[in-house]
Amino acid sequence: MATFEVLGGCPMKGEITPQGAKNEALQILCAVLLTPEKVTIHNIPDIVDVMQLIELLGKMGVETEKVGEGSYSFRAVDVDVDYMFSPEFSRAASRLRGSVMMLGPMLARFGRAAMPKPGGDKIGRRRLDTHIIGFQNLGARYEPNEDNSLNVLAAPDGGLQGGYMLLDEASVTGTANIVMAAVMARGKTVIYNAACEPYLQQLCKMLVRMGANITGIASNLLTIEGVDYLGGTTHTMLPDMIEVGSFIGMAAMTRSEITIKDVSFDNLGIIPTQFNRMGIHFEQRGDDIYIPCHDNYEIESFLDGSIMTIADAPWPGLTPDLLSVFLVVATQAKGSVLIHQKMFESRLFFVDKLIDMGAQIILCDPHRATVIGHNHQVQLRGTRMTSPDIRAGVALLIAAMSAQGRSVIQNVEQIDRGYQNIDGRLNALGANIKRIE
Ligand SMILES: CC(=O)N[C@H]1[C@@H](OP(=O)(O)OP(=O)(O)OC[C@H]2O[C@@H](n3ccc(=O)[nH]c3=O)[C@H](O)[C@@H]2O)O[C@H](CO)[C@@H](O)[C@@H]1O
Ligand SMILES: C=C(OP(=O)(O)O)C(=O)O
Repeated sequence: MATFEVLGGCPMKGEITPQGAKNEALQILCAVLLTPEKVTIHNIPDIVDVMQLIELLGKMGVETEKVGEGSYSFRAVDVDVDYMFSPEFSRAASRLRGSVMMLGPMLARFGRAAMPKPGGDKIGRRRLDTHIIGFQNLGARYEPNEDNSLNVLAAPDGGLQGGYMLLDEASVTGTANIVMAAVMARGKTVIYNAACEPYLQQLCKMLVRMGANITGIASNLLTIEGVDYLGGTTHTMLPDMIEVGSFIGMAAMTRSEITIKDVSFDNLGIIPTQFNRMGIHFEQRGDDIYIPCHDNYEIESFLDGSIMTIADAPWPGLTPDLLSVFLVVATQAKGSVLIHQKMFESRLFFVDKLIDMGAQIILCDPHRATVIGHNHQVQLRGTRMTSPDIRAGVALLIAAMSAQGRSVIQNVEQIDRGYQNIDGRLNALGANIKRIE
């Protein structure tokens, strides 16, 4: 088990560049299965989940070649469809969530596909209904195996057929999966209540460059006219907005002065405003964000004077992946906030550790926590903890970096799933994080 030893109280100074976006990479990599032609992708983050997906593509017969730092070329000429039905595939695919998005392209191009229950963060129920019902709306047959351990899908004779669908929820991976299935279906597909985060916009734009016909990109109403064939392309991943948000929170809480380079500000949506409402202010300098040292920051109240709520919502609402960061940052703010994690029911339990460290938090129920900030009057105390998921892991790292004394964070494999060389990059700015096992 990998472990970090963190010495708190070391403010950072300097510049940091966000990695390519994890959740975009997972969609884009699955899309290479849609064409036998070469697809070259730049700004691929070197993180565990993404590398596992590239390895999985290789095992399926996709030729993969590293062509530069963070750049790979792919050619899906001889794809071994049967491999998807093997126990070896199941073992590898169930290690990450993103593998689920192989279903759509495989169904579109080869007419059949299989997937075990995907992995990813254990943060509550993560059902696949939206994906499967979407495929069924395109005429696919859904045949789970006897013990329900494998989701098997088959296209009808003549291939998938476009249709209208209103998604039961704006699932991110579900929308990506259905879009990738529909681009080569016969006729027109209309997807209403589609997720529309920048990652999905990036996927759709890439598919259009490959020859797909998609309108409504960036909205929740996508219209797709099926085409017979998609060709190769080149694509560059956006910077990871969750990393950008994590660095903003980290800087404020540790009283650091940092510049986050090339953030693609226009694609950050409501994230900057939400930090502003926490009393964290920064300057946009071109496409960089400069965060001055914050002696303190005060959470705004709502206009009627009531306590602010920070809640997640489908894009363009606030991503759930940053709520753990907002929560930990609030522990040293002036004022109080209610953190409401609406989407996932097991993502707030890490607050026990923050309470052990001296934070004032009331876990109201699995979805809601009230945080009463210390306004830096009381420092958190270093402690020993375990990272339960990627984002809680980073929240604990932020807590440890701001705390008095030494902390130990175990299971940092969870953090490594989503953050590239996080210890090395933060140490370069003055943090004190040692990887000890
Ligand atoms: C690999 C990847 O891209 N993972 C992201 C993706 O996961 P993923 O695509 O798995 O998440 P979904 O968008 O399907 O749903 C997430 C959860 O939110 C609930 N839900 C979803 C939509 C909705 O309108 N209402 C609602 O309550 C779902 O029931 C589910 O419990 O999107 C999540 C939501 O942004 C992020 O946390 C994950 O980091
Ligand atoms: C929940 C996340 O990832 P995944 O969907 O891959 O588990 C995340 O990135 O915060």
